Amino acid sequence: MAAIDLSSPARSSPAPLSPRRGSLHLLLRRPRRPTLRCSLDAAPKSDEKTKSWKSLVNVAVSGAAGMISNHLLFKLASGEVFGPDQPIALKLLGSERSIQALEGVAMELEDSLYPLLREVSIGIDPYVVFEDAEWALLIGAKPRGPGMERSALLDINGQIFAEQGKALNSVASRNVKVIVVGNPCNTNALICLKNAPNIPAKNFHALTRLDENRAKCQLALKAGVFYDKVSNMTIWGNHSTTQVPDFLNAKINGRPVKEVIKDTKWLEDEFTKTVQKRGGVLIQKWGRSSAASTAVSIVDAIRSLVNPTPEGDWFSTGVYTTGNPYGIAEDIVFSMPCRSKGDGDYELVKDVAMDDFLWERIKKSEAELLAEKRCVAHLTGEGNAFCDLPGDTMLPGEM
Ligand SMILES: NC(=O)C1=CN([C@@H]2O[C@H](COP(=O)(O)OP(=O)(O)OC[C@H]3O[C@@H](n4cnc5c(N)ncnc54)[C@H](OP(=O)(O)O)[C@@H]3O)[C@@H](O)[C@H]2O)C=CC1
Ligand SMILES: O=C([O-])CC(=O)C(=O)O
Repeated sequence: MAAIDLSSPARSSPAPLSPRRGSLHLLLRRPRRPTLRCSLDAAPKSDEKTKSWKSLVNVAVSGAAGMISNHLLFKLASGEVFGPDQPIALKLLGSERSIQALEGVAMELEDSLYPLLREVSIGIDPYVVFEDAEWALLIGAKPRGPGMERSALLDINGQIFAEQGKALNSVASRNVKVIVVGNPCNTNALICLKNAPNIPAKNFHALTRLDENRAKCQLALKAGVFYDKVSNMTIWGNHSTTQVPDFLNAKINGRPVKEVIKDTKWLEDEFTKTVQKRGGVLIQKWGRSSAASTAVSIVDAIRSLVNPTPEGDWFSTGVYTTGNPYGIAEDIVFSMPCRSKGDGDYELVKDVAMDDFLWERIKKSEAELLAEKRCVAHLTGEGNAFCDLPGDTMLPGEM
């Protein structure tokens, strides 16, 4: 742990800005490992001007030695996610398999001398690593291998997320915000929240922000405008090839997309499929799944919760459906349009238009998620699993 001692974390009190002695603390239970120490004494002194600091925020990241984390952790440490006056403690979860790599990650974080990075701890026990976590970014998951049934993937990864849900329930902050990235992320998020009954179900998200960003990019390219002109972009449903990028409610320069892009066939066919299959095409080209853009989208997802949503706009995130105003089945994790006041919480957007094309596709994604849910009933405390997944059920990367 780059345990940079944060002696005066209160927002109102001036705190020393320069890092003091640091050390790498390994939060390993079995086997015990020696504590690694890395001195930051030689670091140049940053300016000691008084400045208001917020209280330290504890951010836990699983799969921390993986590709997405390799991009994300440095963004978290730099201040671009939680802000330039927000000191941060990173709690990194790995496994026996990844612990050496994780030590390397911690060393790189230390060597980056981020003034806001007050502590880096690494470990393989979620009950230790998640202690007091206020944000949990759950990225680690087993990738689907050749010949592996999707039901097997749901089961293997579901067990990881059931265990992590239990750990969060035991040791995390009671108001921890959880973003599940590891696939299949909607159902993993459902499993996680079901295993964490003491944490509000509303606090769990499945990452569909990458899909939103991909959809905005495609609309901007087609309309010949810059990305920031595209707003109100909803991804409905599952982070899979049944996801529904909503061009009925999206806007370009404040006008309905269909008024700007008159090519309805393109919107219904090409645009929709391009977004649904973007992850797979990228894997074909790159030989690995999206990592940098996924990290960017995790940043966007967090920033959307800790900053007020711009007037009239919204963002997409996969959340628990209970009490949704759209008529989507209850008790699943479904991507829907949300707004936030910037306090980490969100509200569903009520005034969205619906037509037959949109609703038919939403129902298909809903059916897929209900089938996934039946496959993991043994992990959500709802009896015996029964797996009858639709044949075309695929992650974006599996096309
Ligand atoms: N929702 C979204 O928009 C997106 C989601 N994803 C998903 O994010 C996840 C992570 O992606 P990425 O960082 O690129 O993957 P990597 O393969 O680089 O890292 C994944 C990490 O998962 C951990 N893991 C946990 N259990 C297993 C297991 N049984 N076998 C192998 N590894 C395991 C490993 O860490 P350790 O050994 O430390 O546990 C590994 O470092 C994947 O599930 C991917 O499908 C990817 C892109 C977009
Ligand atoms: O299937 C994967 O791992 C990749 C993925 O989710 C995406 O790119 O959207």
